[in-house]
Amino acid sequence: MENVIDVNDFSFFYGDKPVLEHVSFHIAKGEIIGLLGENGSGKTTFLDSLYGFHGKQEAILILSTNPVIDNQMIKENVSYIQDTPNLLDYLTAEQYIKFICHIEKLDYDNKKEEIMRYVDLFDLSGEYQSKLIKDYSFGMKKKIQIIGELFLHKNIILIDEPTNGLDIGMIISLKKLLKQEHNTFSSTIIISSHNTQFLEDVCDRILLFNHHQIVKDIINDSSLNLETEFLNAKSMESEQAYGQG
Ligand SMILES: Nc1ncnc2c1ncn2[C@@H]1O[C@H](COP(=O)(O)OP(=O)(O)OP(=O)(O)O)[C@@H](O)[C@H]1O
Repeated sequence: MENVIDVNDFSFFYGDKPVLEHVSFHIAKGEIIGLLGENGSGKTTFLDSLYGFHGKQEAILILSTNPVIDNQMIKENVSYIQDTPNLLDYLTAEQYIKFICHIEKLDYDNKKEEIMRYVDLFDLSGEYQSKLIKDYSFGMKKKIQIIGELFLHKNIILIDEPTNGLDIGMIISLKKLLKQEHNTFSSTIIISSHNTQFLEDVCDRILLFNHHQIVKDIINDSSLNLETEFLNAKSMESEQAYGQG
């Protein structure tokens, strides 16, 4: 199957501090991939690199067999839902979504029916047209951020900590929406999360990050228990450290 992401021996440093070292892996079109790892293990840095935040040296994203080194191409093909919603506080959600349509050269009226389905699914109909985003709760902002990217149906969707701030009902809705997006548009989705249940429910594969590297590439089958996988990786790490000491 066609790869949309090819990462070959990728390293990234903040100053002289390594964050990712010699990372290699491949993601096929239409896969849903989870990133799991301890705080500071490099997951966000990795997503940032895929989105081109760290400059052109990371030509690691491949679309139609060409390395993507052009920011415009990234923006056309990739949605990035970052961990903290970065919206426009003095707009209503509707004005914000209209603004996104303007940037993306889409006709809001054509998209409205679909957008309102998302708004209903996320239980925001009461506030969508009337309340300024600055008066939204964190979870409500998160929902608008998710809607503002998903209705664009880009080829690749990067999501950092999607469940932060969402209540259980909204987490269930989000799972449904991501699966629907994947089934309808064959989207490739990469999700970084500490919520192991969410990753088990949604992902085909999970990449386990530790000590600047991907230490395990785990296929999600019915026997998967991510907590156990994580603890096994930790205990192997302790044994190796003990062996070296
Ligand atoms: N702008 C920055 N300047 C310097 N160091 C940074 C910067 N951003 C992140 N780091 C460092 O890079 C490392 C990886 O951070 P990153 O945010 O990628 O981890 P993460 O796996 O996403 O963590 P978490 O699970 O806590 O979100 C950490 O040691 C962090 O302190």
